Amino acid sequence: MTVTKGETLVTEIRQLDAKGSGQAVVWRENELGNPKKLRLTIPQTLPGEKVRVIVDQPEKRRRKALTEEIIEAHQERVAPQCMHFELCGGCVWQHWDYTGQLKQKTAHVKQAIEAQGFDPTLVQDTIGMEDPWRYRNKMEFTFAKDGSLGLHEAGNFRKIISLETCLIAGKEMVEAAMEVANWTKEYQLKGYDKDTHEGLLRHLMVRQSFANGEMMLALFATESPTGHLKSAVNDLIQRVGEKFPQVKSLLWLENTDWADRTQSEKTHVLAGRDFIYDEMAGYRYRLWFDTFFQTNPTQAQKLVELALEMGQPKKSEKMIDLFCGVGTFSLPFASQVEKLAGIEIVETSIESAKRNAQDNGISNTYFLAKDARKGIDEVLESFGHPELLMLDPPRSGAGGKVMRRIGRSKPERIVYVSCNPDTFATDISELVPFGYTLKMVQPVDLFPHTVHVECVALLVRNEEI
Ligand SMILES: C[S@@+](CC[C@H](N)C(=O)[O-])C[C@H]1O[C@@H](n2cnc3c(N)ncnc32)[C@H](O)[C@@H]1O
Repeated sequence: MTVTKGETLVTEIRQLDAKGSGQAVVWRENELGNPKKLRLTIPQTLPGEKVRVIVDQPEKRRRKALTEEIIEAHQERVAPQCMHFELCGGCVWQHWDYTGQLKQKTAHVKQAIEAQGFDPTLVQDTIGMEDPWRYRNKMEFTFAKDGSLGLHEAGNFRKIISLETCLIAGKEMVEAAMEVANWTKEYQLKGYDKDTHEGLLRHLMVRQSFANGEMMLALFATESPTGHLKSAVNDLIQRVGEKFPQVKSLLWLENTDWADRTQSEKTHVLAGRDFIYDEMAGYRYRLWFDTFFQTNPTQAQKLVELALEMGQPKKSEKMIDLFCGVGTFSLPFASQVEKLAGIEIVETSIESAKRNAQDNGISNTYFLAKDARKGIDEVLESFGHPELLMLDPPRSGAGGKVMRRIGRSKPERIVYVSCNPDTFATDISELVPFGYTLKMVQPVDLFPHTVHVECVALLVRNEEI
């Protein structure tokens, strides 16, 4: 009736699931003796591959099996470069040649929009990276109970793989993280236990500007860096200062909350400032530890350029930037329109967006800390109908209510930047009854070796409606 743990099977990978794992089908008889289809999820495999697998987790909804042998390999299979690939949940597609990954991303976007009735030929080939390694400017590492520092094991949030390298993070960022890991070991500091809620160190966040080199190291801990921790902390400050002069912000963030998030109840600046400077598309930004900023700056710059090219902003026009964050798109657009209103739910991001506009000498922006839905209504009242609107929602998409408000606000052109082709396709289908036509979709790879793909799309309103 079902598969059993430890059972060995030979099967063929039919397709990939949304998390990038291979899917295969095995047939078993049910109680009535009729054949029943069972789906197996097999990570680190590729479509068409013939594999011998061992069933690992038959009880899971996505019954999991592990590969014992690749009997017939996909022609685009390559040897993964990172030593942590087998266990780490970070890069699920390192075993796939980069051009193969890009083709798959384009196919995913095409399927998503076709499923909503749009023409898939509007989707261009995915723009990849020249060098798809060391692209991330921000990493969050986790401390294990014994104090070692690393990354979560795939599918197991309680297991930490001790960090020796990470090939998608900036090199200096990994070196700085290793220094903190050595320091923790020397002082025998304990990591936080998620079950007993005991222990000191929880996470290490490292972010670095690839434009100017400035780095932030932020330690999340359950106690303040005083008392019995004072001498260890002083030593950390000294070593970081000597070995990593590019660290312009060394932070100790108290977090006693049970939720496993990088949040802070109290911030202690151990050295430098509480933010770093970064740059994007010629504009300067201040980034605090909790500021959202694009994590692949090389490709994000291309997103900004594409959005400008598709949006064709004009000096006589009003524009709304919905889900504007700290203003990554708002500032480049603002300098080309009459005025721009940015809407974003996180207040600190809006504070930052205002300051970023000021720092960059931009005075025609109006930033509003509001939920997108309410924000549009408020902006329309004070600002009137925009000629141009851009939106860059989170992975969950903007949702029907926001999209219909956008439709009713009648911008001539809409530029949609998306990090999820499926929610993007559903969202834009809401614009069709308002007379919008999809003109072009350009996928951009911001996350090589993962399943994620970003898109920039243009929709134009038909004149006669
Ligand atoms: C993908 S980020 C884009 C940010 C910005 N465009 C950028 O590139 O830096 C999505 C943003 O939407 C914001 N957000 C999430 N839900 C929201 C909501 N309901 N209303 C307004 N903003 C929201 C998040 O805080 C986040 O800053």
